[in-house]
Amino acid sequence: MTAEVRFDAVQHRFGSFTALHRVDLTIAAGEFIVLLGPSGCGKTTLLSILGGFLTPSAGRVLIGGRDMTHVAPKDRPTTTMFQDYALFPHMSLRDNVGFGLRMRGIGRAARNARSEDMLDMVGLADKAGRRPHELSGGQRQRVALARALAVSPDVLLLDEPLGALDLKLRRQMQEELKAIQRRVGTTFVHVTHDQEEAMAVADRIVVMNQGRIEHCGTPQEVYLRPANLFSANFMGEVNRIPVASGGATPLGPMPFGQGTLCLRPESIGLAGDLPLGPARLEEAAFFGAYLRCHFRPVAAPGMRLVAHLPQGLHLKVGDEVALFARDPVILPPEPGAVA
Ligand SMILES: Nc1ncnc2c1ncn2[C@@H]1O[C@H](COP(=O)(O)OP(=O)(O)OP(=O)(O)O)[C@@H](O)[C@H]1O
Repeated sequence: MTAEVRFDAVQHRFGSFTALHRVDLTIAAGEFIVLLGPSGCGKTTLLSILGGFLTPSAGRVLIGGRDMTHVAPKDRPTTTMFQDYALFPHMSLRDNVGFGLRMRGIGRAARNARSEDMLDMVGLADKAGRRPHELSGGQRQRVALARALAVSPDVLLLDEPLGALDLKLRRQMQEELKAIQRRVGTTFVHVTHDQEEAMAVADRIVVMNQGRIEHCGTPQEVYLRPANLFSANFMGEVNRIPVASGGATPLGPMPFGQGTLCLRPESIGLAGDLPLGPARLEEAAFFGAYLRCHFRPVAAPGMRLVAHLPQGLHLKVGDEVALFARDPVILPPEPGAVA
């Protein structure tokens, strides 16, 4: 029902192009892991290697401690759920969900009982006799999940499973996916390029870039303590302030070594332990939960700081306020990175 996954020095080349450089990653049994990164970073390649649809150019894949590198997809304890659901239009939901069990020679009565349990789990018990075209997109997605889990895989692979849903439904399905994963305890490996989705569902996020893992950690770790500028930027908006050796910055001296000071918009405010000096409010927009403000520091008018302040502050464009920050992250200089 669940298993540990290990990628051991996995590399993949398509001809002369290296899609995965050298990936070492251990996923605990029962963990919800999200592979996150921009288009082309190698997420699907890594997932395909785990599912057995691609054989890596080098390295090994272990599932539950067993070397699966050269084992065919159908002989692995994995199932894959794709974005397009791939439901059979002419079959009832019960038969769709029971399809994998039928392929394994499970008799009708046991199959139907399992299908109905699975449909119950995804909240569609009363629709077992319906056909896929009678369902909404979100419901079809739930059927695909029920079908993937019906065969009791140790590891479920999800390739952009919510990509076809509108934003509101996506958010709702993320919560359901997470709740179902907790209930079944199966290891989930989920691919997305949406950082909010990653944070909503993951126990740990693997941030990928150009065939490499940039950072792997809990949503809090990758958001609040990014390992590098790529992860900091990819996980959300960040203000970047260059720090020269000796702690010199355009805002005055600061107690940091050379690098880039990264501050999330919600870490900048009118109180905090790191003074940023006076700044002039240039623009403010109401975003419901917060006020999104652009400030020009008096000491560095060429720089712009974005801060999310609590709404209800009576600030006007042109006002000058003393800004402070919390949760500073200082990242070392990187070759080629623009601070
Ligand atoms: N069959 C192939 N032949 C050649 N190059 C490929 C092949 N499949 C993928 N690639 C390349 O390998 C890189 C990684 O592709 P991959 O599909 O893993 O990226 P991804 O992170 O999943 O992107 P997306 O979010 O767009 O699906 C890309 O640069 C892609 O162009």
